[in-house]
Amino acid sequence: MRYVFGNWKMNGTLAFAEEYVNKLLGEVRPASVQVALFPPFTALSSFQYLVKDSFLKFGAQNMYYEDSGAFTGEVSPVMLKEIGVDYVLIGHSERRHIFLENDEMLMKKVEAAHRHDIPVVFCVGETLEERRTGATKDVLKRQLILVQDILSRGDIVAYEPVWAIGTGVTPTMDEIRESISWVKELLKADLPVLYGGSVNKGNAVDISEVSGVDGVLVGGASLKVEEFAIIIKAFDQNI
Ligand SMILES: O=C[C@H](O)COP(=O)(O)O
Repeated sequence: MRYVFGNWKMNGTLAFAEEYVNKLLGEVRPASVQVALFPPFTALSSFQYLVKDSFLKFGAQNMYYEDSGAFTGEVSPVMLKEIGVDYVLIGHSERRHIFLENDEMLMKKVEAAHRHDIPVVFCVGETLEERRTGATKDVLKRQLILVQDILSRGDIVAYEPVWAIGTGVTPTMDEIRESISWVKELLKADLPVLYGGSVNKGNAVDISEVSGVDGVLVGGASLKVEEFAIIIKAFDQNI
């Protein structure tokens, strides 16, 4: 099984979601790829109806680790469970770097998701400075150290070098293979590891052929339904 996941980030109204999902369901019928979308919270609860009885899965881009309480602006695992999410993204680089979520907080989020049986897509990745100074392996190790024992069957890890996110620049295929194989070495369980960072219809086939890559987490290109469909097909064909 391979995975093509689309993270819409802070994009996509309810009307957009409805039109998009209908188009995607008409466009692709993946045989060996699991497809999931991660819309913003305002569109998320409508996904339980939009994707009903289809191959399409859906997840949240973030959540807090308490079940309820005085945490203005946050959404809890209980709330996500209620709408039937298939996954929650934890530790996306935008959460780490813009919202300053640290490794301890991310571990608590993973534990909270597990308490409610919500599989996690845990994101890791180095900055350009860290890559330039040869610190990539150490950074990935540090980002995984608190969760490597608790990530388990059902969970997924996404390797997303920060410098490749939204920049149009991707690592070489060798660099992707090396980092993914390092992440797999660090994990205690045998989990799928996805690549993310400027995946598009032009590079999807090449990335799908890199050994060890179990799928992709697509940002910008997942907002264009035709392009996302091409990426899904690229992974569906290259088993
Ligand atoms: O979650 C997705 C990643 O941040 C990749 O985003 P991108 O495809 O726009 O570079």
